[in-house]
Amino acid sequence: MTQAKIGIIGGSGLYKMEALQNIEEVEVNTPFGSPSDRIIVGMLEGMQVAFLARHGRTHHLLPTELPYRANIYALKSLGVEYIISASAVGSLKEEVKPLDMVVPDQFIDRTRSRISSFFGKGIVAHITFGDPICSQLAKVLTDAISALNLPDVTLHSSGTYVCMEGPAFSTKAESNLYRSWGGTIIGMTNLPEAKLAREAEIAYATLALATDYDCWHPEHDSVTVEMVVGNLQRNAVNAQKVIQETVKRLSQNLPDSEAHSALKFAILTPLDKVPAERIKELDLLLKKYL
Ligand SMILES: CSC[C@H]1O[C@H](OP(=O)(O)O)[C@H](O)[C@@H]1O
Ligand SMILES: Nc1ncnc2[nH]cnc12
Repeated sequence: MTQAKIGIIGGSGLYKMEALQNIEEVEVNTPFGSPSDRIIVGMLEGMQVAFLARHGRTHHLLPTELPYRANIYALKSLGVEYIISASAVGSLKEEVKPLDMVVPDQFIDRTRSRISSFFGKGIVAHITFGDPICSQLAKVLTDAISALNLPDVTLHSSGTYVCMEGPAFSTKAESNLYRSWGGTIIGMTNLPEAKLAREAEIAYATLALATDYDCWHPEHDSVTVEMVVGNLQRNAVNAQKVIQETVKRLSQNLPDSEAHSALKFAILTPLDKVPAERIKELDLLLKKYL
C-alpha cells in the first residue's frame, strides 16, 4: 500500500494542499469504519505526505460526528509517524489576534460525546498525556513559522487549547470561564485526535489559526461561521506555506518523539489475555508488543 511518514489533517477552510504533487486518492477502511474522506497521498519537499480533510472535503461532518478513531487508524495504516493538524480556533486572549498562529502545548477537555480511546472491551491502557503535544514536532513547526517571517502574523509558540463539544459556539459565561482557567484558544476537534494519535504512537502537533475572539471581547462581534471561514481563507495560503516549510524541515531531520513509544508501559492487560478480535482490530498498535 502507499506509504507516508507525515500526515496532515486539514480543518475548517483547509480542504486540500495545493502543493502536493503526483497525488493519489486512497480509500482506506479501518476496523473503526471509514475516515472522514479519501486520503490524498502526494509528494511535498521530497517526502510522501498523506492529507486528510477532517470534516470531509465538502465539510459535511460535525465535530461530534467525526470518525476520530478511523482517521487516526487510517493514517497509521499508511505508515504515518507525525501528524500536523491545522485548525481554526477562537482567541481567548487579547494578545492573540485573528490571523495569528498559535502552536498550543496544552489542552482542556470540555467534550462530552467523543470516543477518545482505541482501548476498552477487554484491553486496558492508560497513556501518559501530561504533555499532549509532541514538543519536538511543535518545535519544527514553530521554527518553520518564524523562518517564514509572514507579514502581519504573530506566532504564539505555546498556549492552552480548550476543546469544546459544539456545534454551537460558547456562551459568554463559558467563554469567560475558559479565560479564567487560562485558556488561550478554543476549538472543537483537536483533543480527541491528540489522544488517539498518542495511543497510536504518532507524534502530533497543532497549527492553530486564530479566526475570531469567540464571544467574550467587548469590542469585537461574537464569532460567526462567516467570520471563521473569511479569516481562514485569508490565512489558508499562509497555513499551507507553514506546512510546506515544516515538511521541508522534517525531510532533513525526523525528530525523535516520546509519542513513538507511548504504549510501552501503558497497557495493563496481559496481551495473551486480550480477546482475539481486539488483538486483530488493534493489530497496527499492538503488533510491536506482541
Ligand atoms: C467553522 S467554525 C467551527 C469549526 O471550526 C473548527 O474546526 P477545525 O478544528 O476542524 O479547524 C472548530 O473546531 C469547529 O469544528
Ligand atoms: N470561537 C470558536 N469556538 C470554537 N471553535 C472555533 N473555531 C473557530 N473559532 C471558534
